[in-house]
Amino acid sequence: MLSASLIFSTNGHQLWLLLGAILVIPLLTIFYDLRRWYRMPPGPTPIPFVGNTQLPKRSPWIRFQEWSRTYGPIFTIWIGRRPTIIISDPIVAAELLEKRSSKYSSRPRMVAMGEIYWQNSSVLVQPYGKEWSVRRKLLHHALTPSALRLYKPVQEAEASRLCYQLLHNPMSWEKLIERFTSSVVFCVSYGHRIDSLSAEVIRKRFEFMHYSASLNVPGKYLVESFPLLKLVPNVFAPWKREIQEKGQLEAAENLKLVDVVKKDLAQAQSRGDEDTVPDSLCKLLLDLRSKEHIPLSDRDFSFIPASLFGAGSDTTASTLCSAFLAIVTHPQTLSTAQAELDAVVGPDRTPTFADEASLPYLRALVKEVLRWRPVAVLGGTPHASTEDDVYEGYHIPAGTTVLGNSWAINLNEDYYPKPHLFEPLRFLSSPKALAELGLQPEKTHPARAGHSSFGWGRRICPGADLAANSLFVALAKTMWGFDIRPIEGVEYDIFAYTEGFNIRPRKFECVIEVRSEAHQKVMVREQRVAEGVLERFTAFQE
Ligand code: HEM
Repeated sequence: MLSASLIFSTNGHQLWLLLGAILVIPLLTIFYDLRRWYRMPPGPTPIPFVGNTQLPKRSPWIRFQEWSRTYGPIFTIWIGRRPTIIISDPIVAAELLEKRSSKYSSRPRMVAMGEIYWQNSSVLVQPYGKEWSVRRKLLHHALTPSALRLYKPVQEAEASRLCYQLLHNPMSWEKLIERFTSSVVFCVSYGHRIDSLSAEVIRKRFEFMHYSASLNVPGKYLVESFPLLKLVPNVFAPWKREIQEKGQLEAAENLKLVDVVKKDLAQAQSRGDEDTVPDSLCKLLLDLRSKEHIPLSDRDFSFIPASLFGAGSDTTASTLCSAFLAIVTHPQTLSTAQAELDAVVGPDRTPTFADEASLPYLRALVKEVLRWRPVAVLGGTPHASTEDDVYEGYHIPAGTTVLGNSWAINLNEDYYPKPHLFEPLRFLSSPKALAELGLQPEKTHPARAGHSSFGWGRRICPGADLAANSLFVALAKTMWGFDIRPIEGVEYDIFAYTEGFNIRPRKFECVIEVRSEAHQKVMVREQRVAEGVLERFTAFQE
């Protein structure tokens, strides 16, 4: 009897404890979260444990820009219990992501894409720390101003090929631009050009790129909310096995590409003419690796040149597509650019990098397109904070995801009046001239470039100058040689853009017509010169 009542009272005690825990833990969590909501920058009201149900499924950058008008230049949204801060003002972005860069340079955990698929090999998603910094330094090694000079002849030659191809196939302008940017990135990464988008190596790159992007869709994988699920053995987690298998395929291809360059070097060495192997990121890194210890496995090493394609080809191509949309919808810009090109370059040759300093309008046009339609519309890969911080009285805890809404930042009327007007003169004119145009800003954008399209602080795009060079030379040569006009009767929508992390104008057609027979002759002649330059960069086969 005594032992039975003891058991009963022990069980009763445990039952009360259990019931208490079931009620108290959620209550304490709600209390804890309410305190966090109260202390963090304001935002749309979330639901406990669920977060914001008002999050837009399409074009979130536009809704976020609207919310910034209600909640201010820095506001918080909640995905489940995880906070994300969204910045809509360039000065706030510079204040946090640049001046306090040591606290805001990490990446949020991306379990499916970063950890399971890439096994933390890609610089893009790596948390801030030693592993990231080793990779980043190696990237810089091959993207210094002196290294960038080595790539300029290739960029000029590829831009000449782009013009030649536009002569014969103007309707396919978007595909031709994609081939141009793919080839530049492959020449820079591996010293091999791309002659066709059907080349196997390119088809695979696009496959990998689309697959990795598909892994990063919020809500798609439970493992993002419960990272411990990644420890579930593969037999019980077929989703994980699939991601890993696809990741192994990409890793194997990355290693093969490094082998191509090793073979190029070995063959050239045996002939005694190593200089014939074009300078590329991969060649520079292999050379460095032969002289000093690089603390990366072969697999991790192979991801460095490979990361350039995903980060640098589509972004540059999409920006060029936006430039074409801007030219078609703002015809005055083409005539002003052509007047400058005609005066500086003349009719007997196409522009080159040597003309850049004398083409201020063209340079301003490149800046304006980056500002007008930032391809990495939500600032590219998100940042994450690694320490608690306080900004303007608001608490920002360690582990907060931070997005710079480049759409809201670059199109902020305080800095860019009439923000959707494509007007390169913004970057050229005196305050008086800007006032006459009605474009005098209230505030000055803090970045030297005048826009935030390449991101911020320690994570700023390492390929920014390479990309700007590609944009300059491609636009200078095409605008020198062609009239790019709207098709009569067609209405163009400057807001019709694709969805996703990187945006591009939805497909549109336009007239691309050579300016004269004389221009055509020059472009045909320069194509032959370009073929000579690119001969050493043997093409990847279809
Ligand atoms: C118009 C073209 C481009 C745009 C608009 C662009 C934009 C960006 C942005 C916004 C970021 C994120 C920055 C941040 O987190 O604050 C980024 C990162 C990056 N970009 Fe670019 N990019 C372009 C071209 C390129 C090119 C040509 C390359 C390589 C040659 C490149 C390589 C990278 C890499 C490796 C990262 C990751 C850096 C890191 O996480 O440390 N990008 N880019």
